[in-house]
Amino acid sequence: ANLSTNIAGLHLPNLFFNASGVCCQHEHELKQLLESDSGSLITKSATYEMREGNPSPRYVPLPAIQSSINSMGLPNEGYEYYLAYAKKYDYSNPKPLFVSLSGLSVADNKKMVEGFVAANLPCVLEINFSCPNVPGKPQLGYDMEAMESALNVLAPIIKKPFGIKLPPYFDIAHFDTAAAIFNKFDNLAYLTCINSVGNGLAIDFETETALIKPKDGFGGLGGLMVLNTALANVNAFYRRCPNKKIIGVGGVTSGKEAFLHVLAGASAVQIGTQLKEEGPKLFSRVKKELEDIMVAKGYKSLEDFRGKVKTL
Ligand SMILES: O=C(O)c1[nH]c(=O)[nH]c(=O)c1Cl
Repeated sequence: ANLSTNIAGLHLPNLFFNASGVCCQHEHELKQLLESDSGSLITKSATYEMREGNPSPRYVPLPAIQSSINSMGLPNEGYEYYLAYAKKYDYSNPKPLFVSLSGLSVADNKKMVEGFVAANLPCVLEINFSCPNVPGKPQLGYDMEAMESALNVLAPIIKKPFGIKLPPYFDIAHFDTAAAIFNKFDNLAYLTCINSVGNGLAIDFETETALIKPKDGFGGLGGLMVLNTALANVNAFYRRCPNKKIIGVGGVTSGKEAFLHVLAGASAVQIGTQLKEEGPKLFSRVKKELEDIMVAKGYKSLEDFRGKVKTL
């Protein structure tokens, strides 16, 4: 079974890679991804300046439901660290490099994008419109006008194919409005759906206390509990944006959920919570699981079933 795929004009030997934020803030973590069976890798969302992020505990797994809650607060080494990494990356490696940028303002995103464009590197830029955990900063992904004006600034500067990381939407009218905006930008080559489901609250039954420290315990939800919201967002934009690819993320713990993401329309699949809990060896497991599913169902490539979810 062939698990290869193409995003933004680049070939991925297999469709799996990390969700931005997991196993990708420091070079030694990115090296682990390079040595793993992933098909690609993406860096932790960068801000213009280095950030410590929110106080801990700021990530807590919810093992009973194979999920997690986080309010990391965009800890990262600052965009110049990731620009330096992208400059020395060996692009003869079969794994293409994706770089995530999450400026705290459009001006910051513009400065970071200009830095990468000036370096003229083969890596793919992904603009994070959906971080739910910076206190006092409403996320761009839920402000349609702000999202469009940010794309009007950034798309022409980037010129090459790029992607955006989106929050989950829960209203058909929002799918329609957002897709109409995205379809205005030809070099917006792909959409990554979904970021964590924002501002959930996990409470410990025994101690009667919130599990994470920042924001009174409010944080982004990830893992199996968001699978069906993720599948809906992948399929909603797959149907509405025929000229764009969709990267599916949310709830992938095994080959089975990856299969469902491709059925919903995903061209690639990212893994966050399960990768955080299991480590990069996960990629060889889920690859094998998806291959076995495809053999059992008689599919030879992802194209044989991508987007082919049936309706009643
Ligand atoms: O708190 C974070 O760093 C964070 N956490 C998330 O769940 N999604 C994001 O995009 C980011 Cl930037």
